[in-house]
Amino acid sequence: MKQVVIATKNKGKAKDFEALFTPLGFEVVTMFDVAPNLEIEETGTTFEENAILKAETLASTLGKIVIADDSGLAVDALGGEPGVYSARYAGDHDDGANIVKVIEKLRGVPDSERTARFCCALAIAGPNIETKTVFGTCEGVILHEKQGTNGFGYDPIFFVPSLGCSMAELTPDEKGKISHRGNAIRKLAMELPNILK
Ligand SMILES: O=c1[nH]c(=O)c2ncn([C@@H]3O[C@H](COP(=O)(O)OP(=O)(O)OP(=O)(O)O)[C@@H](O)[C@H]3O)c2[nH]1
Ligand SMILES: [Mg+2]
Repeated sequence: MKQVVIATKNKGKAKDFEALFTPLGFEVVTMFDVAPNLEIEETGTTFEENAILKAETLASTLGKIVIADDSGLAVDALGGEPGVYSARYAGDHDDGANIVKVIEKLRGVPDSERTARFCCALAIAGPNIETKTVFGTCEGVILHEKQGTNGFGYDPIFFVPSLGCSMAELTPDEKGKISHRGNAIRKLAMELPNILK
């Protein structure tokens, strides 16, 4: 099976990518497999900048084509927070604490003003190609408490109005059909067979 290298150490993202890439005929390989000790500091101020940083760093380390994902939650009533700081909003990769912080900050905000979106920038970089980025989003509403146990990050408090359930109540396949990550990959999919040989 052809392989696609993703510059991530997030197991939840890796699961999302497996659901998205397996039907396209690719096996997903992550930093846990190819560069477990490499730390890439996310110093960018936009999703695109961080995605490019991660993709280009791992691509030059491996000498291979790599895809990176920088993503997060933007809540309208919080002026777009947590945004690029989603993973480290209340504690470094502490999904439980991050969720509590968002719920606390939105205490008293009515449902009609709890709109939010997940954002995902994907960057593809490597030898002999020009780095390219695509962007995907998914619209939702922030719940008052957790609902569902699938997914990762903020999925349990992200209600998807079109499906009438939270992101954490979807299987990885169902999430991929509507998610920011799925929407971004669909923008790259046409070109992937030519790039990832
Ligand atoms: O509920 C969620 N469902 C999602 O589908 C999703 N996608 C992103 N996020 C949040 O945004 C951070 C990304 O930050 P991020 O792009 O820096 O990734 P990360 O640090 O977790 O891993 P890496 O890929 O950088 O190794 C994550 O940790 C999560 O908090 C999500 N939350
Ligand atoms: Mg990160």
